[in-house]
Amino acid sequence: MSTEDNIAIEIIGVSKVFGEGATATKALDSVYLTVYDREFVSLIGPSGCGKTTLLNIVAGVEEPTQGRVLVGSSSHRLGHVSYMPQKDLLLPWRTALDNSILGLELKGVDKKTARRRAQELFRLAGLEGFEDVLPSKLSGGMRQRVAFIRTICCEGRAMLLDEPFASLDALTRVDMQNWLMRVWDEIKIPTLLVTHDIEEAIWLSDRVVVFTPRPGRILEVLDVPFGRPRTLEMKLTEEFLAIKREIMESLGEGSKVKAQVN
Ligand SMILES: Nc1ncnc2c1ncn2[C@@H]1O[C@H](COP(=O)(O)OP(=O)(O)OP(=O)(O)O)[C@@H](O)[C@H]1O
Repeated sequence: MSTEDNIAIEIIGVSKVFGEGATATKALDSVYLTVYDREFVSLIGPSGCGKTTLLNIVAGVEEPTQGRVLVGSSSHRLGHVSYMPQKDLLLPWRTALDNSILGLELKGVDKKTARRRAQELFRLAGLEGFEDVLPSKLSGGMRQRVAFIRTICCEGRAMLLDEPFASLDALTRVDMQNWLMRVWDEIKIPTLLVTHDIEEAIWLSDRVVVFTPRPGRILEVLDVPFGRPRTLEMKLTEEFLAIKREIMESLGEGSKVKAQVN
């Protein structure tokens, strides 16, 4: 991955300070990261180190205090990136299918075309037959899948996922990771995933980016040497466990950095 034309997201020296003076909070400090086409990258780091802030900046919802972000070589990000925030935010009065087409509708796509497009993804998501069901009648995993369909329906240049499985129980979570893996292998849209789950980060990603405590800086970027499709057995290999150990050690180092600063 060395040619410039396959860069999907370029984060160039991004810093972010919220507020001013004595009450200012520095959330991010000089972050540089490039995500390439067909690449899945996870961001992992202590709570409050600025991961969501970074996704908001990449999505164009927030502006950096310093630095800039390019998506497909353009600084216009809002509407060009598909973003799945932490909460699924499904509208309770809309059916699953109509929730999934919200982004398309906002883009001006007519309802019939939008529904047809989303329906194909319902099949891929194993949600066929649940199109007309209201969110309150869906399980947590199903709701996440609907939210995920809404995200990929937007057809952004890249996809941002903020802890999409955080609210799920451990078993559903593994099911959903499996599911995301299979769907992603079909679409291969460049993706940035925020997670607190080290195994999830390694198993889904081509690279894992480890952050320091706030203000978030990149501590380490690890390449995951496994090809795709991936299997659950990979999680038990020495190679996998070695990466896991390295990330755990990095996060421990991060805490030490924090202790020195405080
Ligand atoms: N709009 C805002 N105004 C003021 N401070 C903010 C704002 N948004 C975030 N912060 C602060 O910036 C820091 C980084 O927050 P952020 O939510 O990006 O961290 P995070 O790494 O995503 O945390 P978590 O892992 O707990 O979700 C935190 O100290 C947070 O309180």
